[in-house]
Amino acid sequence: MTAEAVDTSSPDVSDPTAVVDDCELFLASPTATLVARDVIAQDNTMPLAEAARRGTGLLTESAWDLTARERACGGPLLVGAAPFDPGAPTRLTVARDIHWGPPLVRANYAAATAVPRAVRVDLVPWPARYMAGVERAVARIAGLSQHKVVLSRAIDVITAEPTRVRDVVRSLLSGEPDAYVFAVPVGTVRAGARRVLVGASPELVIRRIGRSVLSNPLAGSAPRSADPVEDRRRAWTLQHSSKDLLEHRIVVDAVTQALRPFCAALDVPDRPSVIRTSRMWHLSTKVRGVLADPLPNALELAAALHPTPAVCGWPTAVARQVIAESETFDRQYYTGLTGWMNESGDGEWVLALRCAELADTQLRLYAGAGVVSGSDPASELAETTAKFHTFLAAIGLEDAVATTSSAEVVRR
Ligand SMILES: C=C(O[C@H]1C=CC=C(C(=O)O)[C@@H]1O)C(=O)O
Repeated sequence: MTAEAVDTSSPDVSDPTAVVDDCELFLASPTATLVARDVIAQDNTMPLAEAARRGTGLLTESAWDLTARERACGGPLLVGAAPFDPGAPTRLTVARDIHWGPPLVRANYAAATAVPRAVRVDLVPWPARYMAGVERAVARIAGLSQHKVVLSRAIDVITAEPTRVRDVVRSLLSGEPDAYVFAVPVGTVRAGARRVLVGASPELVIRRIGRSVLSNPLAGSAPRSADPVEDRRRAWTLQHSSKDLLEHRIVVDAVTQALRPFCAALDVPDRPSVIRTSRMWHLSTKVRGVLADPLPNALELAAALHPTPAVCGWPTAVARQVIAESETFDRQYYTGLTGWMNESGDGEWVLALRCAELADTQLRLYAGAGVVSGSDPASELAETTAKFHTFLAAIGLEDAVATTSSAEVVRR
């Protein structure tokens, strides 16, 4: 038998960001770059737990259709997005044309200059109403030291011309050296235009490679300052803030509890470290584990963890109820998961944070903050404002939107 000669080089993708507008997943992580294109199969009906059970089966069924070259390049790959609500359908795609590359040199990318002009900006809800929601949540959990609720808000932007996903992705890459920069289609609007979730997430929910798992919960945050002395002071204060350490501990405990049944060994540092994005300081813990048999796949692990208290709260049922009562919009894919899984069950799923949904001339940006007993509504509002700035900067609207004012919101 003669072995088939296989060209194992990835398909020609010299700049992966060039194909972002028509791919099924773009994910630039600190360790690799992934572009997945060319749909073989799609399913938009299964909640996350069912998708996790059937995910590897979907891949195996699709594998027959692939050429040797496609297989050698990493296909087939399951990619997609799961919404915040784990009971709502997950959007899964099996893609055949896979490009894996090294981490992108982000200094090679520049902030987009030709960004479409905003013709309308709306804050959802008005800041005063957001703060009232925080106040009610604080009253609800007053004195309950293990309770937490993440409350979010949105900004709707209408632009004069459609926003190109690749421009936003390049801007995010240039501004966020360490983030998971992602773009994933989540549906279509009239005339077939794609709805795409685009963002620069700092948070890894799960990476499974063989028996090794890593989860990197973040919780407890402070906005960065342009003054380096003040910036360091804020990082120090965050690391010593009992409110933020509690908020963080709640998330780490929940992640540990969810992973423990799957692991033969689990390493959980006693104290968080502090990490930075361009706009925020975050408390961060890297939870590492070695999986026991039978090996769960990456989506099964993601389903066991989602939604963590980093995006929902604790206890989960109470937090979900407060979110449903307080938030004035449906989060859809914001605070959900996006990522990939291969036939062996390896994969990587990140939280959809610091993101927006783009559809033609419409954008909806999202940001949230963790509320615990004793949280101050004005500080939580300021935290969400700082988080919005990651994306506002990427679309050139940082100076144009007064995110905390309930007066005129577009400064022309
Ligand atoms: C909900 C968001 O952030 C979460 C992730 C990191 C830190 C958070 C915090 O400190 O509140 C949030 O839990 C968001 O960015 O919209």
